[in-house]
Amino acid sequence: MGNMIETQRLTKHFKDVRAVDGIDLTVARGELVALLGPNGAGKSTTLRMLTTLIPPTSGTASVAGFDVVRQQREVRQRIGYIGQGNGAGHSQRGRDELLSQGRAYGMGLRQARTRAAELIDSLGLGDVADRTVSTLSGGQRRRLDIAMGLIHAPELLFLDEPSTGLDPQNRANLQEHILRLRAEHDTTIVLTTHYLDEADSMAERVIVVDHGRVIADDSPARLKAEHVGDTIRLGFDTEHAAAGAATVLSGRGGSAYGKELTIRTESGPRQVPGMLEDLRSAGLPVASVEVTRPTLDDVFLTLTGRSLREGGSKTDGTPVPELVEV
Ligand SMILES: Nc1ncnc2c1ncn2[C@@H]1O[C@H](COP(=O)(O)OP(=O)(O)OP(=O)(O)O)[C@@H](O)[C@H]1O
Repeated sequence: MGNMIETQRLTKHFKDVRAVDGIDLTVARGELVALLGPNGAGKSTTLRMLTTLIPPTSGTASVAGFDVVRQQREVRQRIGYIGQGNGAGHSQRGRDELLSQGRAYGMGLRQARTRAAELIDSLGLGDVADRTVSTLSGGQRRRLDIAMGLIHAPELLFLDEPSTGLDPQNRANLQEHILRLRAEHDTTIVLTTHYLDEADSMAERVIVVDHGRVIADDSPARLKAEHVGDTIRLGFDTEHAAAGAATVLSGRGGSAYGKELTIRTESGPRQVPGMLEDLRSAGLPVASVEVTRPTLDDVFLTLTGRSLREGGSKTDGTPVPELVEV
């Protein structure tokens, strides 16, 4: 059936800004992909081209098998797009908003009613769907927005920062709903997020964009293993023992500093038992063991030299000072 999304050298320039600079993307049907990158990386511009809102400067993109420039109508019928801060009006009841949206997509009333009821159920909106939208909480509103984007049963859903502005509890709740929706309705999902843990826990694939280009594209686990790896810290009672351990384990790399030996490896937890055994045979008892696994932020830092911290405190693209070894 082909891929859900395919782009070739997709490019968008705004005057002299290369917002998207030749992106080749492939998203298979059924995938849940997170598009990650700092402010201004080109995520929204990419989504806006894929959703036919703006035309590319050059390159091509097909969505659900249709060209985003020549077959806009076909593309639009097959996608849902939930942008930042758009969505339902305020004075109507949520359920009515959903029905009007369904009608706007050309659905019959009965069909729209059935679909709205299904979505209200899957998104846990049963208790609030018949209230005026303006009385809903932020998290409920966001779920209603998602229902709006799904009313016409799109094959592909774009979510632009779905959980920005929600508190951690509502974020977790929303994530759960998105995952359930996907399981129940078999929807392909592309989401952008600033929350790295969200990308990590939800997405099978993370595509990291920076300066309008794809700089990494893989599963969270493989990105972490390939670009950062685990850190094993072995503590000893004396500096002498640490230096001895460095010699015993020299084949595994690593460096001793004071009473500590630090080793970088792809599979920390699996290597520790063997190391401990080698050290015991050499008469070097280990006092403490710590294995640190990387986060996607570590991956981002390694790839770009910048941090993409949660909460958006450092997302203006300015360089982060060098990390100091402690
Ligand atoms: N309509 C426009 N006119 C001029 N420049 C634009 C326009 N839209 C986006 N840009 C520029 O293109 C670049 C990419 O912007 P884009 O919104 O795609 O980034 P983003 O990755 O979505 O960022 P954010 O995380 O802040 O949403 C930025 O430098 C931005 O200023």
